[in-house]
Amino acid sequence: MCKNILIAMATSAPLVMRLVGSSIKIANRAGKIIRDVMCRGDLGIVEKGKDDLQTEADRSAQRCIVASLSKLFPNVTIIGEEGPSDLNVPDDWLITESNTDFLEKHKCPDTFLDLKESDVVIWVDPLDGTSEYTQGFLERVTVLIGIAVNDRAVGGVIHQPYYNADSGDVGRTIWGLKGCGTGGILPVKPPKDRFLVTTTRSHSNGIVQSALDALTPDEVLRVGGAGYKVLQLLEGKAHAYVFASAGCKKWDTCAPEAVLEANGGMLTDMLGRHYCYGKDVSYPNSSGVLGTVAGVSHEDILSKIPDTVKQAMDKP
Ligand SMILES: Nc1ncnc2c1ncn2[C@@H]1O[C@H](COP(=O)(O)O)[C@@H](O)[C@H]1OP(=O)(O)O
Ligand SMILES: [Mg+2]
Ligand SMILES: [Mg+2]
Ligand SMILES: [Mg+2]
Repeated sequence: MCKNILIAMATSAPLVMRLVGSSIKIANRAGKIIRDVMCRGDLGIVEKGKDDLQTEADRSAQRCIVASLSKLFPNVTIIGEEGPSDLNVPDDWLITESNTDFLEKHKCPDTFLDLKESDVVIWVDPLDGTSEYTQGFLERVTVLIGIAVNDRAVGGVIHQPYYNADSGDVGRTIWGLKGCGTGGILPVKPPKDRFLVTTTRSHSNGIVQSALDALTPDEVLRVGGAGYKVLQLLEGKAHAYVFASAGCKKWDTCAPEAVLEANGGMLTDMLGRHYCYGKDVSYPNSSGVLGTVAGVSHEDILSKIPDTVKQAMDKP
């Protein structure tokens, strides 16, 4: 398609399509920033709390994402994990283009045709899996940009900056939009003869373990990162993501929830309730995370979670 038509499409497409198309490009740029910080070698680690680190990569990737999104969409509410950022960024961190392949090949779902910027909240996790990043589990690091409308997670991107790290074509970006589908990945169904669960590597406790035990899985995968665990579901490596604890926050689950649900799965708290993602909600996902891939019954898994575990979850 000729360049002028592509530029026109990038500026005139419906808002939700421009949000997803721009987020794909911006997350890619943030991923490059994350790799560059690692290459330079000085991670600039700050301890925000117990088991809770921040690095220069988290800070810089957030500045790139928030500066780019707020310039393109000035009336959208943007909430980033690392708090208010200095938006005065180098020119090459300001991404103005959109992913034209996405805009060209996909039609805006009717439900979003009248969407206004003021209806949208974007939840940004500039680097999900910070502890894996500092410990060298780089494949598990993701950049998460989640788009919420009317309190619900409806779209988003999960960018994996170290996917295929040994190839010349490092990184991949998975997008999802409710009513439109997913892209950037060819989802694989999990095996029929085994039941596989993915959960936290570094934030476990007795309650987390009793939820896992009650499901009697054939195997438990313990890996860091909310984005990475949802990718494992889409790759057929696990049937369910089970984390019966507080710890994750809205920016950890908004994009993963939207991507998983755009693909026919479901992501809720441990009581089966969807989290709300409006601009005034509290950040913690205090009643845990339960994600299931398309074809796996969310209800069945919920029914096996003991009442003691459900009672231990805080109110959302
Ligand atoms: N107790 C916690 N403190 C801080 N962040 C947490 C905590 N539990 C979970 N998270 C966030 O949720 C993600 C998924 O959790 P887990 O790896 O335990 O499954 C983590 O990578 C981290 O995101 P982030 O790395 O962006 O700070
Ligand atoms: Mg963090
Ligand atoms: Mg996170
Ligand atoms: Mg983070």
